[in-house]
Amino acid sequence: MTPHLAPKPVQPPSRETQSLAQDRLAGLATPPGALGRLGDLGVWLASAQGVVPPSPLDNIRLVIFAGDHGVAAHGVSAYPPAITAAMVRTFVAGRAGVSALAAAHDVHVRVLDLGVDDDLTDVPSEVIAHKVTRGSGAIHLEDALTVEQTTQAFEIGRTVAREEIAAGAQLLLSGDMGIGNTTPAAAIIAAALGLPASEVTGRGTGVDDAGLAGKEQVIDQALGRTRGRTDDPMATLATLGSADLAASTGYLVEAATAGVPVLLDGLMSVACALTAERIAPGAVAWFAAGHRSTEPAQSLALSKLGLEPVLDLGMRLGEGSGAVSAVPVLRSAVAVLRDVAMLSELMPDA
Ligand SMILES: O=C(O)c1ccc[n+]([C@@H]2O[C@H](COP(=O)([O-])O)[C@@H](O)[C@H]2O)c1
Ligand SMILES: Cc1cc2nc[nH]c2cc1C
Repeated sequence: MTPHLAPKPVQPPSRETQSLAQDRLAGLATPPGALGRLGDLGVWLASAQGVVPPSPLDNIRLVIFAGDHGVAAHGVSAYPPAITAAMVRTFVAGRAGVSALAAAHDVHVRVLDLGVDDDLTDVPSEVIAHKVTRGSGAIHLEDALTVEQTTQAFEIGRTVAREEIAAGAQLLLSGDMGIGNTTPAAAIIAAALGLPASEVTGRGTGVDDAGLAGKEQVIDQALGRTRGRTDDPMATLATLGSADLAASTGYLVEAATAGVPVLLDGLMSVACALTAERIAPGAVAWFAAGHRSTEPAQSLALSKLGLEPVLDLGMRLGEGSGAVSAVPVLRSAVAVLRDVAMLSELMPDA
């Protein structure tokens, strides 16, 4: 049995506001095109907000979806699965890589355990309140989740997006934490794009050549095991994904449906964006790509979605760190559209 969800098209951001924002950009006291992609990002934010010039981004919220993955016990990562729970505790303590970046750029961070293989009884109860499973299945041997677990995790993601929007989010970011998660994320992208394991497999946390070869084999085996069952995006999440990836996908679908712009992160975030676009065609119009990760599958999925990343810093941390790093660029895009004089003001008689 596969979980089916009829694709629900998403309304695009306001075309009228987009055109007004383009007119404002063209009229600024700058040579046409001189602001490059900063101008395009400002126009995108204005149309997503439905207002010209766009409002300052004072309430930016990141949700980190955490979970463990059965494949992590099969040599696909350079690190042991116990790191996942340890990093959840580190996010709670505000000491992770993304914590430092988020504090620097005033981004609110929420971490949620969807499937960490640890009871995590020592973290605040709201972090573990949405646990669906203790570890998702090893995808080369078994399905990651049952149909019910997949739907449950997806719906949790949607609810979490609604909560963040109710808290005033003007921009949502999605992050991930989970040793082994680059394997299911790459597999999901391979299945969606019809690509072989050899094209999507990357080094993740830094596996050596033997590790890379083994990881490619695991992905190839997972794709072979599920062939014919990945035409449906929810079935892809159940067979090749995980609870954290299903929740992250629901979060992105809900953000787009509610008309709130999203800044994507690395491989996991973009694999979920690709899946969200399959579930809710048009969702991608609400997404911008924060950065290019070193993972080949992330670039392949970004190309398919037609997204050009804001930053390309060789980052591969995950956690939402690439998205948070791009936040100052988005704030710059808002500032130029808001605060630069119009050329007509400088030369009223021209
Ligand atoms: O965001 C990315 O593109 C990215 C690339 C490589 C690694 N990561 C992070 O590293 C972990 C997964 O790597 P791995 O090798 O265990 O599959 C997971 O916690 C991710 O957040 C993240
Ligand atoms: C230390 C560490 C931190 C991480 N953050 C995201 N993935 C990670 C993997 C490791 C190993």
